[in-house]
Amino acid sequence: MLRQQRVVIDNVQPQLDSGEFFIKRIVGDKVHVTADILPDGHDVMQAELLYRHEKEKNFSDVRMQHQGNDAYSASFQVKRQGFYEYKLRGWVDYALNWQHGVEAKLKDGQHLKSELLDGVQYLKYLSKKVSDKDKDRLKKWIDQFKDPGKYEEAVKNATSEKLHKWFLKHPQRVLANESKTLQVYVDRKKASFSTWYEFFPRSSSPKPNVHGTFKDCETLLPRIAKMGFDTLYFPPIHPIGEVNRKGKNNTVTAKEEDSGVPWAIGSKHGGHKSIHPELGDEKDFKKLVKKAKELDIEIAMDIAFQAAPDHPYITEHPEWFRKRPDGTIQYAENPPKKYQDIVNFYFETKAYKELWEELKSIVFYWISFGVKVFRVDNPHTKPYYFWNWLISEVKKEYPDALFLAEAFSRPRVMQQLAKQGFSQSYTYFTWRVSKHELTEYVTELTQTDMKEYYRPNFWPNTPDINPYHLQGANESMHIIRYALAATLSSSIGIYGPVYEYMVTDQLPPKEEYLDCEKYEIRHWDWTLENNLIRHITKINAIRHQHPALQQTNNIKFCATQHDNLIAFYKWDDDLIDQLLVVISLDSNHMQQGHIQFPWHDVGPVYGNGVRIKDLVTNREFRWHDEWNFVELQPNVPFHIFQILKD
Ligand SMILES: O=P(O)(O)O[C@H]1O[C@H](CO)[C@@H](O[C@H]2O[C@H](CO)[C@@H](O)[C@H](O)[C@H]2O)[C@H](O)[C@H]1O
Repeated sequence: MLRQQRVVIDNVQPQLDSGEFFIKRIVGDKVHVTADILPDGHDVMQAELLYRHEKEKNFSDVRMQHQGNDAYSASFQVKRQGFYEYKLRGWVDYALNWQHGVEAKLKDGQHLKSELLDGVQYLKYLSKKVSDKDKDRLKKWIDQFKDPGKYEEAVKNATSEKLHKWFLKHPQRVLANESKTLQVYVDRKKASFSTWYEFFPRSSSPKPNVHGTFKDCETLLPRIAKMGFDTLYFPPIHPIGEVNRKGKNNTVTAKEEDSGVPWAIGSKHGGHKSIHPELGDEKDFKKLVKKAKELDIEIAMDIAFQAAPDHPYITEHPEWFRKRPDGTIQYAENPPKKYQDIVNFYFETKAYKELWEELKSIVFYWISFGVKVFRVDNPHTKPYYFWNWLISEVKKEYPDALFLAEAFSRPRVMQQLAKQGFSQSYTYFTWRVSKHELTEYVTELTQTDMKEYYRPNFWPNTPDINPYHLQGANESMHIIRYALAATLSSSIGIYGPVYEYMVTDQLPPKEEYLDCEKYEIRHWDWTLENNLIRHITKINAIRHQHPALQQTNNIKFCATQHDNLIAFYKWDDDLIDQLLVVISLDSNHMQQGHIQFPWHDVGPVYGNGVRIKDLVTNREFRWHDEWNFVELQPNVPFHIFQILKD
């Protein structure tokens, strides 16, 4: 291919897999773009960053700044939800190059007659761009450039700041080269800052042995809001299959009174667009969504694309399921786990278009109830391109819809789902316990290109995972795990009330809960209070007040004297909110030691060191030294220090 351009644009960042996937941001963020941009030889060049929202016709541009060593950078702010495009353009700027040459030769004492004549062409071009008043001025300058008798004035004007500014403002962009066009998807803030609370609506009744209802859930909303949660996630709320229903503790045969697993969706009462009759009806659900919104809580629904053997789809659309040679349908598996009470959809069916459309219509159906947040069950067992299609179809109409991928799978699988469009992802935090494990994992999430597309959501527990370190764990361990999740990641969630009440009985030898609510209705004393709940409430309040905790990527781990203390520095993009978090990883003993204060990152500090305010106790200290002493007791095993520079 013949190319005349003289400027090469290389190493454009951020970008994912050569632009195959989009990066992600939230409204108000800046996209900082860098690249190596270089012409051959020594000529002066210019480069600009071009960007536009998908609904805009024209690109806006911002000039890139040279950072030395042929590296250029510029930023743009994303102000609306949806896709933005961005690309870079570079050119040898002959007008600026001419002016630069004139200045250099003058310094060298050379006479510039022919250079001035050469410059006339650039002034003529400018004349077409400037105001009428400036046109007259330029005409005068052109006459001077041609008149040897006006040499002094001509040279003065040729090197003037005014002309330089005009050249910058009106570039000719001769043989400009352009990079590939890249994309960034912009979500609302909740995509990266959210505090989830999960409970089973059927366990919401204040009375023992009574099935909970949406009306009962309504009465729990003020409690959940008071604790500082903004997203209330319900496991599936649809009719539960009666065929092959599972019993308590995952037994494969249910007793008459067993209520089944909510993820086994569909029965004679309906399927994915119906509500389990004992929870209430559509009107009750709509009311609950509305009441929650009034308290700044969004209801998150579970999207579990699978069917109980008695789901209406099985008889109405047998072509959506794969039959074995003996005519039966294979139940679902996620080896070694067996889900005898559900069957999977057959995504490769010839009738895939109808199937995919129907699944899409389920999401749209619940959006019509005011639900915009979805936790997607087992997305890794359905095709990636299905999710890409579904999420983009939904977001075309509802850019504020958010999807959390419940995939605890292989790292590349989890990453791929995020690349294909999931707004948030579950993580391995649930199993990262030691200082080394936590540091390594968070560093991977925030310092590799994962930071561009993978928005982690840290859960200390889920109904599926009762991690070994929480089994039989004391209150301190629960506080530690919550404090870690809530300060390391801007999106977090707990499966309550199991978590707040520290119910940790395990089903040996697995990481599962005994008498888990997946298989039975439980009764909780929803009025209970304890030290852990107070800490959760306090931590959530601090998260809401501190932008540094509303993002995940600005984090730097600090050295600590020993491994029972983990410390990290967090800041917001404007460096207005700066925090230092210190957490003890020992739930049984007091821990004390020195931690290294991040003086170099905190920025200039004048006068009397820094004022350190403990946001939990409100106590203040003044620190001057590099290494500072902390002491943490098991009952309050963390500090969230605000760094104040007065
Ligand atoms: O396989 P995962 O660990 O990702 O688990 C998720 O999907 C499971 C299947 O939907 C779901 O499992 C629960 O529901 C099943 C269907 O009713 C039932 O057979 C399982 O015993 C039950 O755990 C799991 O909760 C979800 O997180």
